[in-house]
Amino acid sequence: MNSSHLNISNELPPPSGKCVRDTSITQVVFPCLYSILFAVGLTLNCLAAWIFFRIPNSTTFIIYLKNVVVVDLLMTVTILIKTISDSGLGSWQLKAFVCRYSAVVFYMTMYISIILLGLISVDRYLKIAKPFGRAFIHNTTFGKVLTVLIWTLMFFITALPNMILTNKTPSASVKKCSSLKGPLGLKWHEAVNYLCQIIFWTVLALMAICYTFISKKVYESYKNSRSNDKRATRKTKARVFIVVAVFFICFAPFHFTRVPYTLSQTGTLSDCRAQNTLYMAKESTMWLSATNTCLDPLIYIFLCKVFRKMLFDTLRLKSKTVQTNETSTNAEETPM
Ligand SMILES: Nc1ncnc2c1ncn2[C@@H]1O[C@H](COP(=O)(O)OP(=O)(O)O)[C@@H](O)[C@H]1O
Repeated sequence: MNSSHLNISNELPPPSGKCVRDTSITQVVFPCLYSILFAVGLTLNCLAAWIFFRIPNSTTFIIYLKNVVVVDLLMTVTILIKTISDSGLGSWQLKAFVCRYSAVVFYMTMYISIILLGLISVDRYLKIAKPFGRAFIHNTTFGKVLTVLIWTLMFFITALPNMILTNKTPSASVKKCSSLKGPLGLKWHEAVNYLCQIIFWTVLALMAICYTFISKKVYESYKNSRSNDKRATRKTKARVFIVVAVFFICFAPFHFTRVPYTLSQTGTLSDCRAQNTLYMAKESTMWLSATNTCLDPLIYIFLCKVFRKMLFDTLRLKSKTVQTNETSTNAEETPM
């Protein structure tokens, strides 16, 4: 791609020999797609937050789901900022703000989401296998400590250093976040991306183990109940795999493109056309990751009985308002 064709905005000419980022598509298509995500995500997550606010923290499962709602709301805010910045409606200072803070928070929330989906899978496994009895699931202190630890570690390892090390003075032509980083900033950015790859693949492996076991259980119960209640069993089976489906749709494509893209940012890959192709691939798969804010509510509806009940009550599918004392522990979750 000829770099002169790529300099489509009102920017200063690029330094010779540098690859100019092609934003002709990302500037138009993605802001539209992100706007839809923002509107849907904000509505769904505000409703989910309002419902979860009234559900007590009686199991680790509920604690994980509440964390997912907070993470999704935070991601939704960063989506709005990215939309304004990418569309060119904001100033170049906004692009610098995105590079320094908002994009970093987006990634942090994405990986907290990934870890939480892993924890939810393990939680479902423990609920079915009961290797430590039922008490483990109700050990809410464990759930709270674990989630605080995850937020703290992710903030101090991935987010804060990337914010601090995006320390070059931005110019009006800032298009690439990597151009705002010095050598140490780029190294940290690269290291964080490898760490995040490890997080993704570890959670994937964990989910594979958990759902292999869950599948076996579901198949056994399906065989046992073949003559009685086929439809109910099939429905339960479908519910279990909603977590896997959300995880794959949202996060798998991004992680296939992220490593080569990071290499292109750190200068290992110098071909300009390849760099722009990878940028497009990264932006497209990143949008898929952001759809997580809209797909997570499906997990609440499919797997959390008390949430489902309160939602339907709220939507007036039932005339009676749910009483707070109905949120007793034995009604909190669907079996799987
Ligand atoms: N996994 C991550 N965790 C935290 N911050 C990240 C992660 N990946 C990238 N970042 C930071 O987010 C900002 C935007 O990164 P990136 O999307 O790679 O840049 P660009 O918008 O130029 O393609 C940068 O400051 C970068 O260091």
